[in-house]
Parts: sequence; structure tokens; C-alpha cells
Amino acid sequence: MRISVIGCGYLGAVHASAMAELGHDVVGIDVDPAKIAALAAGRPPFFEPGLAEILASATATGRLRFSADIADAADAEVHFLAVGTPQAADSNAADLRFVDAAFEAVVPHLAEGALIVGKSTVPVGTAGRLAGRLAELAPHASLVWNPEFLREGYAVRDTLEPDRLVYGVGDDHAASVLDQVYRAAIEAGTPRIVTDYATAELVKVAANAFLATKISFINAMSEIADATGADVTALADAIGHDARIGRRFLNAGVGFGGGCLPKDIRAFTARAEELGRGEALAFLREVDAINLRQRQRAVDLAVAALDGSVHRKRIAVLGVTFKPESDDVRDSPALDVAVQLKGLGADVIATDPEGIDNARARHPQLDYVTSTREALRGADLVVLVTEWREYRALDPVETARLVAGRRIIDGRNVLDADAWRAAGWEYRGIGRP
Ligand SMILES: NC(=O)c1ccc[n+]([C@@H]2O[C@H](COP(=O)([O-])OP(=O)(O)OC[C@H]3O[C@@H](n4cnc5c(N)ncnc54)[C@H](O)[C@@H]3O)[C@@H](O)[C@H]2O)c1
Ligand SMILES: O=c1ccn([C@@H]2O[C@H](COP(=O)(O)OP(=O)(O)O[C@H]3O[C@H](CO)[C@@H](O)[C@H](O)[C@H]3O)[C@@H](O)[C@H]2O)c(=O)[nH]1
Repeated sequence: MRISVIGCGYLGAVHASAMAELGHDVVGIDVDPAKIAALAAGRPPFFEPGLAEILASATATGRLRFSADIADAADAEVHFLAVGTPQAADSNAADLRFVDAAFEAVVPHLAEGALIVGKSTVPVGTAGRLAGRLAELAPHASLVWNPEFLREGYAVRDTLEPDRLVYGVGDDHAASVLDQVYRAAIEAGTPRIVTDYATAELVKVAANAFLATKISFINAMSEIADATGADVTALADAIGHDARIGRRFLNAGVGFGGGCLPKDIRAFTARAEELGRGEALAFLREVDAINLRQRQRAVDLAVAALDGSVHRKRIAVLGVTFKPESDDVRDSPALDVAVQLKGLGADVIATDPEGIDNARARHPQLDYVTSTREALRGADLVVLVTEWREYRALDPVETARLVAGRRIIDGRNVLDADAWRAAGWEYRGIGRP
């Protein structure tokens, strides 16, 4: 099929490349000329495992093109909207300016029978509003909301082999067109839920609210574990054996960040308040508060490890991205911890395999080094805040030779506490004795 993907960020660039990989004829559109130039040259503008390969092969065949001119999307049968919906500058609500602008920009170019497919995460009610506007401006076209559930770090696989497909539709025709787009996944048995706009929009934010709640639940347990000498990782293993609970997303630590979970639970809360149902989601405020407290707890542990003051102490911060296998530093707990330590007067040396450029652009006041050894050399304290494989694999004996003081805070509970203590380290995890 002929497809356009409007917005080529973390979601859109992967979606465009994956659709071309499936054999569709795709044009990616973005307002950022630098991003378009990189993508058109077959270079991913961000780090995402597997993206470089499918981007290069699809651009080489000519099945995947990029343009900054929306008119180049005119002959597409299906237009995916994948622009950002960040938190508004002055409230918890989602900023829908980019969705509205992209929608208004594509409408004049819609061919007879064209389909607009919303992928961005939006407040419930947005699709209904846009469908009303489409009926006025281009009654020959229709709209579907098809939320995206990919995880950064696994984005290519999640797009090609999703857990489920959700279509919020206004008519049956739209669903059959989208079935052609996703034929490969449907034939492979991917569950497909066809529903109304509001339900589809809610499925997305409900899923993220549930995941965020699960993480904050275990982080709340980690606070109680710290107060009682219990071990939150053993607790998570034990409750996780109950299939109704499940072990995944029960890793206590510095908490969740990124361009999705934090802003999505806030936008969901704000939308519930607009609907006069703020109380129903009041618990999400607590989920957010617990999450932010985890960052403070890591900072407090650092201060305690250095006998009450980090001032002028050299602290190696391992990781700046919000999770491993991504260069994304949006609302990153790791970067937040580094910035807070710097604010307390520490000499922070931060390192990360992929995130340094993005981190430096946001927080130029920190010192960054690309080599882990260089970050560790002479450190009074090591703080592991993003669980990159390289950091999980650190050898306590070898690491001890590099540092000035054998103190480590494991902000992701991924190290073998016994092994580190045996090598003479003062080890502190989150909710671990
Ligand atoms: N990142 C993820 O893992 C992920 C997963 C699922 C859903 N989402 C949702 O997808 C949406 C996009 O997220 P993202 O992380 O890709 O954001 P992003 O900021 O990385 O990308 C958004 C892109 O849209 C472009 N853009 C803005 N206005 C435009 C316009 N009028 N026309 C064309 N392009 C325009 C921007 O230049 C940018 O490249 C959000 O709603 C997000 O919540 C993201
Ligand atoms: O047990 C856990 C699991 C995750 N995290 C943290 O939670 C954050 C989010 O992780 P993850 O959900 O894997 O990353 P995202 O790529 O942001 O993906 C989420 O947000 C996307 C955008 O909406 C959705 O599409 C995905 O389904 C949803 O998982 C990261 O900071 C993780 O470190 C924890 O602290 N403990």
C-alpha cells in the first residue's frame, strides 16, 4: 500500500521503516529538516537497535523516502499521524498542538477514500473531535485511532510483531484498510481489537497507567523494605510467581522516566479532571509522587554514603538515559539524579554508551566521558542509575582498582550485592538490606 508517516521521531521513524520492511511504499514526513536529511541518507537520527538495518535496506530499494513537504504525502492511501504529544509547559495536560497542526496540514492533500490513522498517544476525546472536523473538511476520507505500544530498545520488533493491534474506528471500511497494512501480523495471529474511538484512546493510557502503577507499587514496597531490613528483590520474585501478579515490571529502583509513562499518567489525570472524574484517577498522582521520590532516595543514599555531604566529592554516574538500549533522556531518572548531585556541589562525571549527546544538550553543566573506566577512575562514589549490560557486567575486584573509595549505589538493583561486598565495597541497593 502507499503509506505516509507524519512525524518521524522515536515512533514515526521506526514505524515508517517497519512499514517499508513489510513491502509497503512509504514516505516519512517531518517538519525537522535535519531529521529528514539524516533519514533520507539512511542514518537513524537516534539510537534504536535494529533501526539502522531496516532503514538502510528500505531507503536503498526506494520503497522508503523522506520529505519535509507534506504535499509529498498526497498520493498515500493511509496517513499515519506519529507526531509528539508532550506535557504542556504550564499544566499536566497533553499539548495537542502538533497533532492538530499535522492533521490540518494533511487534510488538503487527502485522496478519495484516504485514511488518517492516529498513532500518537492522545487524551480521550481527541479522535472524536478530529473525526468531526474531517467530516466537515474532507468527507471523502476517514479516521482511525490505532495506538502504539512499542517499547524503546525493542521498537523494531514490537512494531513488526506487536502483542496486539487496537483500532478505534468510526466505520467498518477503515478497519479493512488497516487490516491490509498489518496483514503480516494478523496472519501471524496477532490479536486485533476493533472498537470505538474513546475505548482505543483509553486502552493506550490505561496500559501505561497500569505499568506505571506496577513500578510505583514495587518502589513503595522498597521503602517499607528499607525501613524493615527486608529485601524487595526477593519480595518481587516471590509475589511475581503468582501468575495473577507476574514478575515483569516489578523492578524497584530509581523509577520510571522517558517520553511516555510520566507524561501519559499526568495527561490522563488532567483529562479525568476535565471530565469531572478527577477522583477516579487520584491514585495516579500518588504513583507519580512515589516515582519522583525514588530519585530523591538515590540522592539521599549518595549523601549518606559520603558521610553527610557530597560537596567536592567525585561521583561517577553510570547511565544518563531513562533505560538501556536507548539514547532517550526525556524525563530520565538517571540524569535527574546526576543533576541533583551536581546541584549539591559534587564533581559529577557521567557516562553512558549512547545518551551523552542528548544529555549534554539538556544539561551542559555536567562533565561527561565516553569511557566507563575514565568515569570510575578516582571516584569517591559510584552511582549506577541505568542498567546497561556493560554496567551490570562490571567486575567488583577490577573496579575497586580504579576508584578512590569503594562505595557503590545500585540504583537499579542489578548487581550481586554479596560479590561487591566480598570485594570490599560498601554496597547499597534500593530496598535491599
Ligand atoms: N517513543 C515511544 O516509545 C512511543 C511509543 C508509543 C507511543 N508514543 C507516542 O507517539 C507520539 C510520538 O512520540 P515520539 O517519542 O516519537 O516523539 P518525538 O518527539 O521523538 O517525535 C515527534 C516528531 O514529530 C515531528 N513533528 C512535530 N510536528 C510536526 C508536524 N506538524 N508535521 C510533521 N512532523 C511533525 C517532530 O519534529 C518530531 O520529529 C507521542 O504521542 C508518544 O506519546 C511514543
Ligand atoms: O520494572 C521496571 C520496569 C521499568 N522501569 C522503568 O520504567 C521506564 C519505562 O520503561 P519501558 O516501559 O520499558 O519503556 P518505554 O519505551 O517508555 O515504553 C513504555 O511507554 C511506551 C510509550 O507509550 C509504550 O508504548 C510502552 O508499551 C511502554 O512500556 C524506564 O525508565 C524503566 O527503567 C522500572 O523502573 N522498573
